[in-house]
Amino acid sequence: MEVDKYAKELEVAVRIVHLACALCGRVQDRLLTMSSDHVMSKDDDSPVTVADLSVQATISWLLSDNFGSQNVSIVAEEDVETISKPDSAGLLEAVVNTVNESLESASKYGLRSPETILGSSKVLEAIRHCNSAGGPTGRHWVLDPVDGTLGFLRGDQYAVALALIEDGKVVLGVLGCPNYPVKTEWLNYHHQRRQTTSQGSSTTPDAWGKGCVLYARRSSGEAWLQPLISGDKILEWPNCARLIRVSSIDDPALATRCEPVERANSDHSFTAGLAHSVGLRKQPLHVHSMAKYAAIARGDAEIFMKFAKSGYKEKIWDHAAGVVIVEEAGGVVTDAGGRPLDFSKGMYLEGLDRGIIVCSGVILHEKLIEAVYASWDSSNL
Ligand SMILES: Nc1ncnc2c1ncn2[C@@H]1O[C@H](COP(=O)(O)OS(=O)(=O)O)[C@@H](OP(=O)(O)O)[C@H]1O
Ligand SMILES: [Mg+2]
Ligand SMILES: [Mg+2]
Ligand SMILES: [Mg+2]
Repeated sequence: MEVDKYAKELEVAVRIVHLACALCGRVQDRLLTMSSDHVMSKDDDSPVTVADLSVQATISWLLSDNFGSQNVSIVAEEDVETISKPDSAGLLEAVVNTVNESLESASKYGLRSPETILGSSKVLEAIRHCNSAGGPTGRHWVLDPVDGTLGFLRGDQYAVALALIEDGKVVLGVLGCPNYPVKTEWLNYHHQRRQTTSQGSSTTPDAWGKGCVLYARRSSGEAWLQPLISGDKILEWPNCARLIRVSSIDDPALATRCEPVERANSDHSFTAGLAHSVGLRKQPLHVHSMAKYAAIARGDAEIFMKFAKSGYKEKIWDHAAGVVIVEEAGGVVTDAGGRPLDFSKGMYLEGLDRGIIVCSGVILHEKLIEAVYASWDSSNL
């Protein structure tokens, strides 16, 4: 790959994700202090908030501003269905205000603000613009505006995930984790809750300390971490970015695994069985969102497994950014059959074999794949 290929795309994407993380931080603060800040249920009963919709609109506007609206294809999670319902006027107003408030601060991130305030039709248009189906050819941005919305609502881990796919391959990924904690074990939702209440301190993001933005470009062999910028600081490029690398631990007895918090999202007993059979000894970290990929890429954990219920189809925006960052940091990501994830088939990871296995290295990965085969054989006897 040419040295400078995707350099502009990466720089713009990183700046955009920093801005989006600040947006989310403000909304989460309000949510935690003012009880309700426009949380709605989508048709599939999953939650959507002012933050999900505002981030999607803001990022859509900024990508179009930087690369030209006709050139920008975006595959993203949210649509305008919920916000267009008759009882959503308050939500729409909040989203329009949040988008404009964030875009006003764009120069702090080296980005441009709109010349005039965006009205509701422009904001809806920006959300709607993210309706690309992706596919095997051309360039497609892939966006999860708030991944781990449940974690976001609980004042816990969530992520802003932006990736670029070209001809079916993820070529760059940026992952903002605004609540990434100071101590690795605080990634564990239950630990965190105990920690904050026993100390009598608040559960607001500031109490956790260490937000970050991770990014990587395919085939560079490098993954980078920037601290989240806060207060009045201006984002200098590349703003004290440091290289990150996966953990070198390959002894299962010393390895830490993470998995989704919700049992509905991954089969905890199946992964516990795999963990036991390869000799993992440590308690798993239950972490909302793609902060799990961040934990592997930074070397804070060695394994992340997700086995969704059969019939559930994994979406590309839940994995694209995390996969390229982990791989460039030295890790391995495949399905349970050992094959790479296929981002070329539209919005779903079509053909995924059972589940997703993310490891810091090949030794742990091979052991887990073997364990999947063994346990699948025995469960199908
Ligand atoms: N049934 C089911 N099975 C598997 N996965 C599902 C399911 N339902 C939803 N999702 C997707 O899971 C995304 C959240 O994943 P997490 O790892 O953060 O889950 S958890 O909150 O820690 O349990 C979540 O992403 P967000 O909607 O962006 O939060 C969903 O895309
Ligand atoms: Mg998601
Ligand atoms: Mg989401
Ligand atoms: Mg969602």
